[in-house]
Amino acid sequence: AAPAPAQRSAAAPVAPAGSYARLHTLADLAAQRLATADLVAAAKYGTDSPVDDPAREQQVLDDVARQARELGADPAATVRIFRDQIEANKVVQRALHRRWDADPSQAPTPEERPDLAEVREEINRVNEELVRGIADSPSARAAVSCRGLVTLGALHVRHERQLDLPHTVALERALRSVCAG
Ligand SMILES: O=C(O)C(=O)C[C@]1(C(=O)O)C=C[C@@H](O)C=C1
Repeated sequence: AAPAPAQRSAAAPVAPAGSYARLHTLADLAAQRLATADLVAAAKYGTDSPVDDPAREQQVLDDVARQARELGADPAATVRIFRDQIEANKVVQRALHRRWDADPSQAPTPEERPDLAEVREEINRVNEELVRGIADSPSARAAVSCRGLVTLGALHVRHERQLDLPHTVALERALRSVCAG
């Protein structure tokens, strides 16, 4: 006789088709956002601008919450995921500042210093894509398989983008609360 269909609990939904692709996209966008940390670190190095800028963080969180609402997505989940993106960005910035303090020959020169306002425009562009990725993935993020698929996605992104150790560690930090619940 055919086995009885497995009972599926509502609290542990099964991932719908396409979940891996959506979560891989989130991991890739998180890595794209982390790539901007190198530019931010260079923009701030040797200046009075500290790595932590709480006013800018609040602006980012307010913007993404508004964008999430406009898309009919969950603003609280979006803000939670973005808090992690910001913490991860600081992990990379601090690692680079430590590296440049230890070996000034690797540090960007003042002439090479990127403009922070321009870097933030690039961050804003990635933020918008990431908000859309979050809005497009509620079932994938709520599924029991989410954690495993996010880990797999991050592993692929690490290889696709040839991430170094600080960016790999930061990517893990960035993806900490992607899975809902
Ligand atoms: O825009 C900056 O100044 C950044 O350092 C980037 C960023 C972010 O990830 O959005 C990270 C840390 C700051 O506290 C504010 C924002």
